[in-house]
Amino acid sequence: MVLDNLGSSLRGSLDKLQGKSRLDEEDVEEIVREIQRSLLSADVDVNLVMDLSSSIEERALNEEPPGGTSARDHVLKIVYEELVGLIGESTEIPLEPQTILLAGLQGSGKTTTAAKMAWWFSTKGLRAAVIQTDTFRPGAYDQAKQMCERAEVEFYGDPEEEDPVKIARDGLEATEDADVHIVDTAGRHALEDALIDEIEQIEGAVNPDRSLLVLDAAIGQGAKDQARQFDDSIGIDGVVITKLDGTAKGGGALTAVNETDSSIGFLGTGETVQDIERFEPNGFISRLLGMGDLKQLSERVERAMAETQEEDDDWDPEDIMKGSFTLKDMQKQMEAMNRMGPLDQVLDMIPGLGGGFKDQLPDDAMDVTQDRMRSFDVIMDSMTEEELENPRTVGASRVRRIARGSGKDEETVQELLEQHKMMERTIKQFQGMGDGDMQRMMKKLQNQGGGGGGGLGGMGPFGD
Ligand SMILES: Nc1nc2c(ncn2[C@@H]2O[C@H](COP(=O)(O)OP(=O)(O)OP(=O)(O)O)[C@@H](O)[C@H]2O)c(=O)[nH]1
Repeated sequence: MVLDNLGSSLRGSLDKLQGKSRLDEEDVEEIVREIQRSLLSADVDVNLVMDLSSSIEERALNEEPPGGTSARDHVLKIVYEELVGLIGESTEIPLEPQTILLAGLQGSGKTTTAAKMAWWFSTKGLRAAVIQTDTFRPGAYDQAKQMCERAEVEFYGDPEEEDPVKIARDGLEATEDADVHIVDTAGRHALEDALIDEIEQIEGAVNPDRSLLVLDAAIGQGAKDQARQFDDSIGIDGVVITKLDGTAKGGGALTAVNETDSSIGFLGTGETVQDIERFEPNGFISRLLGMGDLKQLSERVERAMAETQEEDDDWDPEDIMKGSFTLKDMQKQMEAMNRMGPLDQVLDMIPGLGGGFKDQLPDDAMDVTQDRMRSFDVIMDSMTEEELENPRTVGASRVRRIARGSGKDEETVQELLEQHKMMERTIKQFQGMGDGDMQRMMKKLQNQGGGGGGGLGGMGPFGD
């Protein structure tokens, strides 16, 4: 995740302020040093780092904390506001017919992003089409076509045609019934004149409503020049940061945002078409600082639950809140958890537990938990329908049989049963909340603050 180091090192320094009501110069210096160190190691431009840290320092020393605010909360608020200020608002992407041009170097993720964005617009009820003008990279046409098929969006390309400008024009015509046109362009290793010429001509031909620069999160200082040149030639309205699932950096992308005086539109968090998030500065920074991101979390939960339910008409997550919680429910909930994406990303979004909690886990804790979920799944597959519906009837001899049948040991089967009991207890606390509204459940979790087990127990099968 972008600036992950900033999140964890900052939380370390902030935790040292616990219990203090006033900040002294030394505290502020330490925090500012941490911020500088993390931002520089995440490849944020040095001038930007200096500007940011001096305004944090100045505000922390001179602003009077509102009555009753602890020193820690006061600094956290200032850092939060300054970071939100640096990153700015999210790029405006209205939900209306429009043409969007994607620019960027080779391999930055343009083609993938085009299909992801088209999918995103289609989930908002707009008909989206991708126009592939990359005649430079062999394979770009097939890749884009396949991804658009997966995203179930319209696609236009012409592998026989060599002139990208003609493809762009023909593509707009061929997909004129679509509401949103996303024009993918070719990339090159470096910013050659030919690339700039080509993209300027395409820009002239399609007259986009906005042009977005697609940047790999791992890009370093090179982002600055790239952003400058693309901005000079076609005008950059926003940045898409891709491959956030694979890097702890991302500072180069922030530098590009600053350089083009633009903002971030979308984040790419994986290789499949659904791995795209609309950028929301407040939630993003909150997540970074370990304050959680409720909105993203509840959106993910809702999507995952809906997908799991789509596959099995008989299962309705709302029933859990009304009646009994069976092993079958637990299995479905685990399926939904898997759909929510990597566990560490999900943890980052849970307020109070977020990053701070994650930092305390051993490095391999996530793997262990994922492995455990997989084992539980295999075990549940070898249980009978009756056992799944009434786990309390499973005694020692059945445990032995299930262990043999699933190839797992008896201890793991016992663990699964214990886990189920614990989740059942947690779910009981939420029952009677009415319609099982996720938001309210989340609020309850939030109020439990960094209280580990109980909250996670409610979220999924990995609570202890
Ligand atoms: N893990 C991960 N991989 C990504 C993401 N976005 C793109 N990729 C991968 O990055 C590689 C390059 O992506 P493309 O979409 O082909 O990049 P491009 O900018 O169109 O490349 P050119 O056509 O050569 O200019 C592919 O293997 C993608 O699967 C992301 O958010 N996460």
